Parts: sequence; structure tokens; C-alpha cells
Amino acid sequence: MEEFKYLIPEESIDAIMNNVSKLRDIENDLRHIFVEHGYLEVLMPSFEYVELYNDMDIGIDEEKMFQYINYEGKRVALRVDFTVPLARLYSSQKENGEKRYCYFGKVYRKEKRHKGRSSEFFQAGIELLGKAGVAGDLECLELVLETMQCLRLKTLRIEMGSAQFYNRLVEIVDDEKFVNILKRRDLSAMKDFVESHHFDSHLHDLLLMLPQAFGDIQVLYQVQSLIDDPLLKEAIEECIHLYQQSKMKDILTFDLAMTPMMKYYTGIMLKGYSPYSAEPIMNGGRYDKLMNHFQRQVPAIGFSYDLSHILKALEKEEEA
Ligand SMILES: N[C@@H](Cc1c[nH]c[nH+]1)C(=O)O
Repeated sequence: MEEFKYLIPEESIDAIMNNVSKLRDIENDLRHIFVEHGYLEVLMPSFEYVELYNDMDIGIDEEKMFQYINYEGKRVALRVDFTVPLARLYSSQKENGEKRYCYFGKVYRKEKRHKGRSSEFFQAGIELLGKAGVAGDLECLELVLETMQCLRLKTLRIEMGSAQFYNRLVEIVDDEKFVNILKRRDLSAMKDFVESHHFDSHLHDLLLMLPQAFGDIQVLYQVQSLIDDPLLKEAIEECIHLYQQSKMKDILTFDLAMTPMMKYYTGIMLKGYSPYSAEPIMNGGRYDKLMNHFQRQVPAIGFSYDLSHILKALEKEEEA
């Protein structure tokens, strides 16, 4: 036992000592902008019932949760996500109006084998509840653009995918193997997959180009010319529409092979990248059906920065 007192469990990374003041500055700048735009800062509890996350089927397996059984015999987990508990908070309020929340804190997601990866993610994010469609998407995109300046990182890129596009495609293709191939962006596996099915020629061509459907607005036009399904069409048209109105055209890349990080996404999905971080420094998206779990129909969108990844990217950028 004696030697353990000098060690930390593999779930932990050691204390962050470099650049903590920088992290606090970034946090404060973000807070300032969020609050200025009407987002109310909330301090969410660290513990939630495991059932809350399970019922929402968010796509984070139970094995990823740090959990224990409390005195009632109920399973309790350390927070694995902010979006779900905030949806619960919203549902406890009477009216369905627009609400803007922001938050700063950690989420805990256990890795099977850590290999130096942390299980703690320091997030700073917002949730915009009750604002539907392009208007809500644009408000969110503008806030991303404005707050990106706070991060002190030089070359940031935003990738946009569509959960509506992805979900509909999964439905049409109707074969579990498809998702795996898409996640790996495996071109030759996709060829074999397409050849072993009898899809119509449009779907056939679309699936073949999908692993590489990554790039500027031309990608959307190219895909648009291949589809006739109304829901797929609608999803692409929404992205085009957003692009036309967005102020981040020069840093925006589309990725139609993007698979949802969280199962609750129903519309656009966003990821922010620095060339100095292997992991996305920002994740977000529209989730119009999550509130249905609370017997409410409320459209919503949000995003969160990962401050730990941002800090690491800053260090690497400085070294370079
Ligand atoms: N909760 C998501 C990010 C997000 C916030 N709002 C919508 N999505 C995550 O942890 O990846």
C-alpha cells in the first residue's frame, strides 16, 4: 500500500500547473460574453441519477459513468453531460419560452483503458432552449464565432455536419454495418458494402462519395445533386442556408460523414478544431427531441468548449 501514496489512479491525470491563470482568463472572457448575450450562469449538481442519462439514451454507455448506489438503493453517477441535466432543469419550469443558460465545470467520462487519456473534461458551454430552426442555429453560430476569439488559439476551424442527414441515411440504408464503415471513412469497405446491396443509382453514388464528403460548400452542392429523398434534401438545404447567412464562411468546413457524438442531435452538429489538438476543442449541435423525454416539445441547440484540450493546444502552439 505504501508505494500508492506517490501515485495517482489511471483515471486521473496529474494536477494542471502550467497556464492555470491563462485558463481562468479564458473562462472569464467566455463568461463575460455569454452573460452579455443573456445567458444565465447556472451551477449544476455533480451527481445525477444514472437513469436520467439512460432514459435519454444519449449514447454514452453506462460503463463510462462513475457511479455508486446511494442509501435509497438508486444508482447515482457523476455528471457525464451538461445538456441533459439542463434539459431536466428547464422541464422543471412552467413555461416553454426561450431560455439561455451557460455553465462552467467538469464532466466525467471513464475510458476503458486510459493510456494517458483523462476522464475529466472541463467544459464551458451554453444551451439555447426554445429557439427553433435557422434563427436559433445562427444565434449559436454567431456566439461560437465571437467566443472563439477568447481562446487565444490562432488557427481555428469549424466543421459542420447534419444529424438529420445522418439519421435519415441510417434509416434508408437500414444495415448496421453502414455506421461502422462511415465512422472509419473506409472507402474500400464502402465500395464492397454498396456492391453487396441493390441501392438505386442515386443512393449508390451518394454512399460511394460519403467517406470523402468533406470540404467547402461545393460538397453540399455535389451531394444535393445526388439526392431525391425529401428529408435528406431538407438537411442539406438547411446547411446551405446557414452557410449563406453565416459570418464564418472562411473557417467553415462541411463534413457529411460526421457521426453524432451524442445521440440527441437532430439537426446541425458542430466541432471546433485547432491544428494543435487531436480532439475537438468544441462540440455542439441542435437537439430538438431531447425535451420530449420530459413531455415537452422544445427546440434547442448548444455547444461547449473543452478547456482542458484548449489549454493543451495552447501549449503546443506556443512550442511550435
Ligand atoms: N453536451 C455536448 C455538447 C453540447 C452542448 N449542447 C449541445 N451539445 C458534449 O458534451 O459533447
